[in-house]
Amino acid sequence: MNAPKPALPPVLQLEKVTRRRAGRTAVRDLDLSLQRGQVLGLLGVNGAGKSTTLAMIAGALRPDGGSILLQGQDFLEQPELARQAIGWLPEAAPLWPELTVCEHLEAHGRLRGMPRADLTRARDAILERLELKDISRRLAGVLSQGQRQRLGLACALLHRPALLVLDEPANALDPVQVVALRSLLRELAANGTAVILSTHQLAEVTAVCDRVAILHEGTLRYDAPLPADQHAALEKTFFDIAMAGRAQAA
Ligand SMILES: Nc1ncnc2c1ncn2[C@@H]1O[C@H](COP(=O)(O)OP(=O)(O)OP(=O)(O)O)[C@@H](O)[C@H]1O
Repeated sequence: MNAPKPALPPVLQLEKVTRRRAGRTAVRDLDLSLQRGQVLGLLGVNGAGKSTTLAMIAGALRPDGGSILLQGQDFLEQPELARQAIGWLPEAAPLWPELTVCEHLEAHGRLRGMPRADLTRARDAILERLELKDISRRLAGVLSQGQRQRLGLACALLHRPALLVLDEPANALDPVQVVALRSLLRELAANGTAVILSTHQLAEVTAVCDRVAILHEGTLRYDAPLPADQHAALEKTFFDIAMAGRAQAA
């Protein structure tokens, strides 16, 4: 009889993660884990701690306490692992205005040490997939908001990361691109990529996520699978948490 395969560690595991910002606790004792192929929607009112959480997961902010494991390893001590395994699109895509669309992808691929042939293949595929081919020679400084967002996403995806971290990815996208993004995320998840995305659009979460977490005042208040057709239930859960906080503050 074959021995059972050892279970893979979660792609991402946060334990008791805490971070203070400007003298206040922005994220407190956060426990969260994400498996291959899961798409987790992170919700919360303004200032709830979503961007702070995503920046810590992406390695851009260090937690003050707790641990973050990436594929079972402490990635804070291994920046190379984070570079290979994570793709991050922050709230405003960080672009160099004087580089073209194509040059951005080249620069990202080289930073990640992608072999030349692999980089060329991946660059051409992502230009095609994100409908950036026709503007590949355009400078980033003259792109529209939606085009900037798509280029940021292309840079995050180029090296086929195991974990994709997206902060409000549908911002500035037109309805056609929003639908295309949903289908891209479902396709990535079906191929094993784990995705965590923050958004204010409950419809985005119900359309694309199979799990939802709600942060409120830096604390995780809800974390559960999201069965299909649960928009109304999610809306109620979200407003119960958001308004309970307001009632206490009043
Ligand atoms: N650059 C910063 N310097 C200092 N404090 C910050 C900074 N960015 C965020 N904060 C604080 O950290 C807390 C959490 O903010 P964060 O941006 O993580 O929330 P969010 O849920 O992403 O909000 P939003 O939905 O408005 O983007 C807030 O109290 C905010 O004021």
